[in-house]
Amino acid sequence: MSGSALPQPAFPAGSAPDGGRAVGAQPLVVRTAPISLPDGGLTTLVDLLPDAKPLAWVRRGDGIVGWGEALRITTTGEARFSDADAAWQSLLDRAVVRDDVRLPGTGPVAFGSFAFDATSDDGGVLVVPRVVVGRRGDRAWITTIAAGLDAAPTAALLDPARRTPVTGPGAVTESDGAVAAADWPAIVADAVERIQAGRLEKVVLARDVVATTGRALDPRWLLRRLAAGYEATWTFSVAGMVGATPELLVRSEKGLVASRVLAGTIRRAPGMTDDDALLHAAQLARSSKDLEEHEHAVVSVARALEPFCTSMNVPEQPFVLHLPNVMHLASDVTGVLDRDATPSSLALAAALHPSAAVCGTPTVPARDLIREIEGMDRGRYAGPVGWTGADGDGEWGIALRSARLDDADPRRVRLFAGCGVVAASDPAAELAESEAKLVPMRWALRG
Ligand SMILES: C=C(O[C@H]1C=CC=C(C(=O)O)[C@@H]1O)C(=O)O
Repeated sequence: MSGSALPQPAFPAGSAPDGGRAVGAQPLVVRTAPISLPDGGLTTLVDLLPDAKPLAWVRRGDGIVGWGEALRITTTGEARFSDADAAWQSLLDRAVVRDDVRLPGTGPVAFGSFAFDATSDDGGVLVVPRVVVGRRGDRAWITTIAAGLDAAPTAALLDPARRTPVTGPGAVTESDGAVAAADWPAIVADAVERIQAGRLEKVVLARDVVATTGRALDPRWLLRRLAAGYEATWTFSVAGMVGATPELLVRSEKGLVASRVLAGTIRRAPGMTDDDALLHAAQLARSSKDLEEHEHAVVSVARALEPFCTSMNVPEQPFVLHLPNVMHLASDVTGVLDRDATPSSLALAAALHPSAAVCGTPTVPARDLIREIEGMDRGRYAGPVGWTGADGDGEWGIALRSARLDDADPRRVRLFAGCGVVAASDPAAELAESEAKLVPMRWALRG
C-alpha cells in the first residue's frame, strides 16, 4: 500500500449485518466485562482457544488470546505499518465501546503481524477477533467485538463444549528450505568477507527449514507447548505466524516504553548442569564478538526510540537471558514518551524495525545484503508481531523462534532461524547457532 487511500477493512463472509454491502459504515461494537478464570498456570489462556485459527500473545500465563474474526486489515509495502495504523484508528473513531475493566488489552484489540521486508510477498495484517480473553495477574476479562452488532460477553463463550479437540501433528519430516543447510555457511562466509572489507559492520542472515506433518497442524498444539516450555518468551499466533519470541521490540503503556534487545548467543546443550550453564553465561558475557553484535542492536534501538522520548535508560552492560535452548546477551531499554508527540505502539514498532538484532548495521547496506545473498523471502519472520489497543498502547515482539503455517497446505510449515554475523563470525559456528534457535519450534512440533 503506498498511496494515501486507506486500506479498507475486510469483513469475513457472512459476518456483515447487511450481507456484505457498505460494511465499512458499520461501527465496531465492543464490550469488555470482568470474568474469573480457573488457574491453569502457564497455559490458562491458550487452553481456552476453541478452534484452529488462534490469536495469541501470552507470557507466564498472562496476556490475551482471541478467536473469530470481526474484521481484517491487510497492507503491503513500505507503508504497511502506517496504513494499518491509520485504518485501525479510523475504525476506532467510530467504535462504540463499553469497557468495564480498563486495563492494557481490554476494549478494542487488534492482533498484528508484519513482513520483515517491504518488498516481501507478505505485507502486514491486523486481525480484530470476535472474542478476546485476557488475564493480568489476578484480573481477567472477556471482550466481544462485532461490526454493527452488540454481542454480550457471556461466560457461555468459554464453554469447553465449544472447543474442537486439539490433535497432535503426527510424524514430522523435514526438508530443505530455500537454501540447504549445507550451503548456508558459504553465504555466511560471503557476508564475513564483505564485513572484513569494510562494506558494513554487521548483518543478520537467516535460513528456513520445511516441516511436513502427518496430520493437519493445529497451531494450538504449538502454542500450548511453547507457552509451557518457554515461559520467559512471548508466545504468539497471528494469521498463521506462530512462535515464542524472547525479544520485545516495544511495549508502550501509559506513556512508558520498554524494549528487550537481544543479540549475542551461546548454545545450551540439553541436560547441561546449572554450574555448566553459569560457566557458559560468563563466557558469553566476556565474548568480544557477541558484545559487539549486542552493542549494534542496543544502539539501533536507543537511536530509534530517542526522538519519541523525554528521558531514556540504556543499560551500560547486558545481562544474560537463560532460555532452555540458548542464552542471549540482553538489555532492557526503557523510556518516557514525550507527551506532545505520543506515538501509537505500532508507529513505534515501525520506527524501531528493523533493528540490528534482525537486520544489521548500518541498516540499509545490511538490508540490501540480505536481499542480495540470503536467498529467501523471510515473509513475516523477523517482523513485528503483537497487538494494539484502543489508545494506541500495545506490545510488539520480533517474530523469532517462529514458524509460518502454509495457508494452502495444513501439513506444511516453514521454520526460521537467523544469526548476527560480524567480522569475527565463524560460518560453521553460525550454522550450529541457527540449529539451536530452531530447537523451540522443532520441540513444539514433535511433542
Ligand atoms: C535472528 C534471530 O535471533 C536474533 C535475536 C537474538 C540473538 C541473535 C544472535 O545472537 O544472532 C539474533 O540477533 C533468530 O532467532 O532467528
